[in-house]
Amino acid sequence: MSDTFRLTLGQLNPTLGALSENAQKALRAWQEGKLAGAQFVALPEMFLTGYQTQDLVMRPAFAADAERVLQGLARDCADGPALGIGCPLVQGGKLYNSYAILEGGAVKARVLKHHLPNSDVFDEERLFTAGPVSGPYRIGPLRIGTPICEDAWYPDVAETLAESAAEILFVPNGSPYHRGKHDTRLNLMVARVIETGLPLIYLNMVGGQDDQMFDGASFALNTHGALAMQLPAMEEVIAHLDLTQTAEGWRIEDARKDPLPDEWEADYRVMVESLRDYLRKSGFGKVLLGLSGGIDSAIVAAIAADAIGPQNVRCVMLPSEYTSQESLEDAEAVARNLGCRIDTLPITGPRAAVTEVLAPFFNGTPSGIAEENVQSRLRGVLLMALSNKFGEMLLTTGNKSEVAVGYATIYGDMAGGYNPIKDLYKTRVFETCRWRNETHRPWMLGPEGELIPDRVIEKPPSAELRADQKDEDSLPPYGVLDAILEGLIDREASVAELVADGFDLDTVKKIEHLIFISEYKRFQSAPGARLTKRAFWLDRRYPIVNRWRDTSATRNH
Ligand SMILES: Nc1ncnc2c1ncn2[C@@H]1O[C@H](COP(=O)(O)OP(=O)(O)OC[C@H]2O[C@@H]([n+]3cccc(C(=O)O)c3)[C@H](O)[C@@H]2O)[C@@H](O)[C@H]1O
Ligand SMILES: Nc1ncnc2c1ncn2[C@@H]1O[C@H](COP(=O)(O)OP(=O)(O)OP(=O)(O)O)[C@@H](O)[C@H]1O
Ligand SMILES: NC(=O)CC[C@H](N)C(=O)O
Repeated sequence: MSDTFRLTLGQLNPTLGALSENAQKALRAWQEGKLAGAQFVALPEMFLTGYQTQDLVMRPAFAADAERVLQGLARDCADGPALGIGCPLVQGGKLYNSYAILEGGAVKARVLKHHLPNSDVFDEERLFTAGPVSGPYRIGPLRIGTPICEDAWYPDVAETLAESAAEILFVPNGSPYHRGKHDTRLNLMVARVIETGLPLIYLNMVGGQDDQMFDGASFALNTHGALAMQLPAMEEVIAHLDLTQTAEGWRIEDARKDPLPDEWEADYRVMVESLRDYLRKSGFGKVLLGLSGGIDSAIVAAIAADAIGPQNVRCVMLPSEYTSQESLEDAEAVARNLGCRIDTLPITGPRAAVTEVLAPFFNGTPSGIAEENVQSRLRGVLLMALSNKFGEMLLTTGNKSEVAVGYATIYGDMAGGYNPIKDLYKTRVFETCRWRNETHRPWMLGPEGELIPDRVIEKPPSAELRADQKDEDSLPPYGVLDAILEGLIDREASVAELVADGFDLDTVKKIEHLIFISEYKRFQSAPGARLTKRAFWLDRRYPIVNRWRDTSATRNH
């Protein structure tokens, strides 16, 4: 009779630092696996601590606490299936990223991560010691090899495990989303399957942590790369997988195959789930934002309504003498369509008071940016007063194009705790509004239908800080601006390359300059959902003081 093996996968959402809570969640998954007759219940990389821990994991007291909770968990799940869970390990004075196999009340095996990721958002060489390649471990009839996340991005660990008689590869991950990431993972894992001839199970974490979204979408591949299971993206799931021993080795029986979202849906959902988790994990149930009648605050309001429900989102219109009737109507319409409360707090009175106090100093000077920005800062003052009073976190609304060139007022419209669209270029904001108007999904807590009127999407963007102001007075049209930004930021292209692509030299140089001189603003800006491999935080770490400029298109040699 051939052997069979049931594996329960916990594609679950831990909270960083909530060690006991995460252990309890692991225990509930284990109980569910036990009831379903599993031999092994597995959780993702660093599930016990949450991920990414960054420097917190280097605190000796933190790693020791994680070990204490792990030992307690081992005792709690003594009687039943083995439990696999990612956690740190301190051994011989060194810190490892490890995967523990708990069985019979104790830690039965410990796999050490060998390849430490050290690019984009990862800094694991700073945090951990690279372990030697750990051998396979046996659970019941099955010898399992476990490359931990980055270990499976290279051939060597899987190859060594296959040579050490592993019969399947089980890969626990803490793999954060960026656009197109799932295809990258799938291609790499298919390569490991082809190279080793072993089936592979890829288990990813789910949930938001600061700017990163772990998007789940775990999957299983049989030999030759055939898909045996696909779990949904961005949802917590406990799934059971059955494996059968055949003459050709172990085979994963066909299991659920959930559809995955396209690029627009994935980005939108990341913005929604990141905000939802950021609020929940930091103890907020409500938000507020300044709703101007423009497109950026409209999409942020929609994301917030979808994340925590319209009844928990306060929209505030703060009109000045430059606010058009159209903006008042558009803000009203967006709030009404979403089902959110809208309050109106005119800033004309406070602005007159500030103007009067400054008059002895400003008299005789031309009116300009200083006067304009007072309006933006007064909005920040009033919104933060409401935030303090009612415990609503203030959302800030700058899109990636504005954040890139510093087109925002520091301590003004930049005030706020989280920015859902920080990594979304303005041209994508337009498309995302259209997409949301046409789409509704069960995970969206906001209503369906045309939430953002065409007029909001189509009018020329304006900060309305002076009469007849338009963004295009200061910046190139967003189509051109975003193409240049995508070159300079996302591709690290040189000025010469962009000019060779047909962009005007003076425009590219101006944008390059704006990016460099606004680094100080980004350093002081709120975090926001990461959608690309060049989001503004850990992906891109530039000096604040920087006098270098790219002369590749202007020098003679
Ligand atoms: N390197 C550096 N390190 C640290 N601080 C630095 C600095 N350089 C300037 N600063 C400081 O920053 C100040 C200049 O920055 P800031 O005060 O933001 O002013 P600024 O960047 O000059 O003006 C804000 C711009 O954002 C536009 N905008 C677009 C969209 C919306 C809104 C809105 O407000 O709703 C505004 C607005 O039209 C204007 O063009 C300087 O006065 C100085 O205090
Ligand atoms: N009249 C206003 N009432 C409420 N909030 C405002 C108002 N004007 C600006 N804000 C806030 O400041 C942010 C920056 O606004 P602004 O309109 O100046 O530029 P924007 O980038 O075009 O944004 P939007 O498309 O939302 O208008 C807005 O998204 C909004 O949160
Ligand atoms: N946690 C990890 O090792 C993740 C690294 C891997 N390159 C990923 O992003 O999926």
